[in-house]
Amino acid sequence: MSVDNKKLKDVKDDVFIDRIEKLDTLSDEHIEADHIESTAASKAAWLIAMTVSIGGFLFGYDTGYISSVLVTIGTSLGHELSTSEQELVTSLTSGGALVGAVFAGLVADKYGRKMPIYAACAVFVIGTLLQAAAFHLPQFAVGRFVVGLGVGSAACICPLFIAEISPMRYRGRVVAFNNMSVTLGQLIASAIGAGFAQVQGEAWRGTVAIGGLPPIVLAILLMFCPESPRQLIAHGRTELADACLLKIYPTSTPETRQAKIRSIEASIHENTGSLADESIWKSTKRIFTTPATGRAVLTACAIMAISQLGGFNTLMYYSATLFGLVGFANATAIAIVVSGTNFLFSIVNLVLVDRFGRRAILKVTVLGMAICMLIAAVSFHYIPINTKTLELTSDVTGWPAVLVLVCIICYVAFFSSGVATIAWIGTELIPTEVRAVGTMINTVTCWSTNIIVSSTFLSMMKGLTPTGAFGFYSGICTIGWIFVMFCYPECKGMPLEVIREVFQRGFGVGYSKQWQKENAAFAKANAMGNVNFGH
Ligand SMILES: O[C@H]1[C@H](O)[C@@H](O)[C@H](O)[C@@H](O)[C@@H]1O
Repeated sequence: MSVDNKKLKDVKDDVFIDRIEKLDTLSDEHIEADHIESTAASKAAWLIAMTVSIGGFLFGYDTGYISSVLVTIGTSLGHELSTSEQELVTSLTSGGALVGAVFAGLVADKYGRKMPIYAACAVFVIGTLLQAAAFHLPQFAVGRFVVGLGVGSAACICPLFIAEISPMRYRGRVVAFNNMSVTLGQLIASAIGAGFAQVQGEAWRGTVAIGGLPPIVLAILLMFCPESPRQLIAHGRTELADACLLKIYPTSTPETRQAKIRSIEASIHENTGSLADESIWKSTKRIFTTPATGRAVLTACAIMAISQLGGFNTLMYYSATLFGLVGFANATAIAIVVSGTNFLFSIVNLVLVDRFGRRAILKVTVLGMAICMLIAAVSFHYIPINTKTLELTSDVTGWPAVLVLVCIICYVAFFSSGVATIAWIGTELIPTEVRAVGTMINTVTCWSTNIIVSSTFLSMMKGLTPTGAFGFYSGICTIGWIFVMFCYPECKGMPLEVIREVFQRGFGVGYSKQWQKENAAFAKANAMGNVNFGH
C-alpha cells in the first residue's frame, strides 16, 4: 500500500469509528425512518411544492410592482404623491407582512399549514381590489397593508409547508426553490409594470389587478393538496398521515411509513407545546439565558438583518424612480434588469448552496455587495442631482450613470446568489426546542429591518445625498462581511445535534471547519467503497 493510501486509510478508520459512535446515539426509529427517504418520491411531492410556491410568487409579485406603480401613478389618487407618501405606501406592505407573518406563525400549528395559506389568498384578493379601485390615498394605503398581511403569511408558511412535504434530501434546495418563486414574481411584476407603463391613462391599475388572479388559482389547487404529514400526526390523524406519506413515497412499505410516523411523533414530542402560551415565554427566556442558543438565534437574525439593511429592497421597490433619477429614459424597462438579475442568480444559489456551503458563498458575495455599493456611492458624486427635489440639474449624466447601473447589476447578482436565500435557510441553525419562537424572531427581524429600509430610502437620498445613502448601505454590508468572517459557522449537511455542539464553542467557526474537513474525508473514504452504511 502506498504512503498516501495508508494515510487515507488511517483517516478513514478514525472517521469511521467516530461516525459509528455518533450513529449509535441515534435512535433506531430515526434510522428506520430514514429508509423511507431512500425510496423514490412521486411527482405528487413536486406538484404540491409547485402549488404552494405560488404563495412565494405572490410575495414577489405584490412587493415587486410598486416600483413601476410609483412612477406611473401620477395624480390617480387625487394628487402627486409626496416623498413621504411614496415611502408610506411602499413600507405599509412590509408592515402588513410583519403582522401577517406573526399571525401565520401562531396559528399554523393549531389549525394547520393550509389554513393560513387560504387566509393569505383571501387577503391577497381583497388588498388587490382595494388598491386597483382606489381613487384616494387612504384606500390605496389600506390595500397595500392588507396585501402585506398575505405577503407575510405566505413568506412564513409556504417554505415551511414545502419543506415538510418534500423528501429530506431536497430540503436545503426547496427553500431556495421557494425563494426562486419569489424572485420570479418580482420579475413578472416589473415586466408587466414596464409593459403597462407604455399605455396611456391609468394602466397601473392593470398591473395591480393582475395580482388578484394567482391567489384564486392557489386556493383552488390547494384543495387538492393534503395537509402536511407533520401537522396530521400532531393532531393524532395518523391514518391520513399514512395516506399522505404513501402519496409522496408510492413504493414505501407500511413498516417504513409507520417508522416515519413514529419518528415525526418523537420530534413533535421534543417540541411539545413550543407554541403553547407558557412555552413561548419559556423558549424566549431560554434564547436569552442560554448563551449557545442565544448565539444560534443571533447568528440567524444577523444574517437576515444584513440581507435587508444592505439595501437590496431599495432597488426592488424604487428601481424605476432611481433609474429615472440618474437620467435613463425608459426607467421601468431598465428596472427589469434588477429583477431579471435577481431571478437568474437565485437559480445560481439553488445550484451552489449545498455544494459550496453557506459560509464560503457569504464570504465572497457579501464583500462583493459592499464593494459594488461603494463604487455606486462614488459614481453618484459625479451625477448632477438636486437633492432637494431629487431631479437632475443637467441632462448630461454619461459614464457615472452607466457605472451606477453596472454596480447595481453586480450588487444584485451578489445579493441574490448569496445572502437573499441563505438568510431564509438560516433557521437551520436554531435548535429544535426554540425553533418556533426563534423562527418567529427571525421573521420579525426580516420585516422590521425591511420597514426601516423601505420607509427611509427617499428621505435618505435627500438628507444624506445619494452618495451618503449608498455609502451607508456599503457600510452595513462591510459590517455584515466582518460578522460572517468571525461569527458564521459552516453548517451545511450537519445533523441538528452537531449544530448544537457548534454553538457550544462560541460561534464555532473553527469547530465547524474541522467537522466539514472530517466529513469530506469521510465522504471520500465512503466513495472509495470500503465504508458503507447507506448514508
Ligand atoms: O428579492 C427578494 C427580496 O425582495 C426579499 O426581501 C428577500 O427576503 C428575498 O430573499 C429576495 O429573494
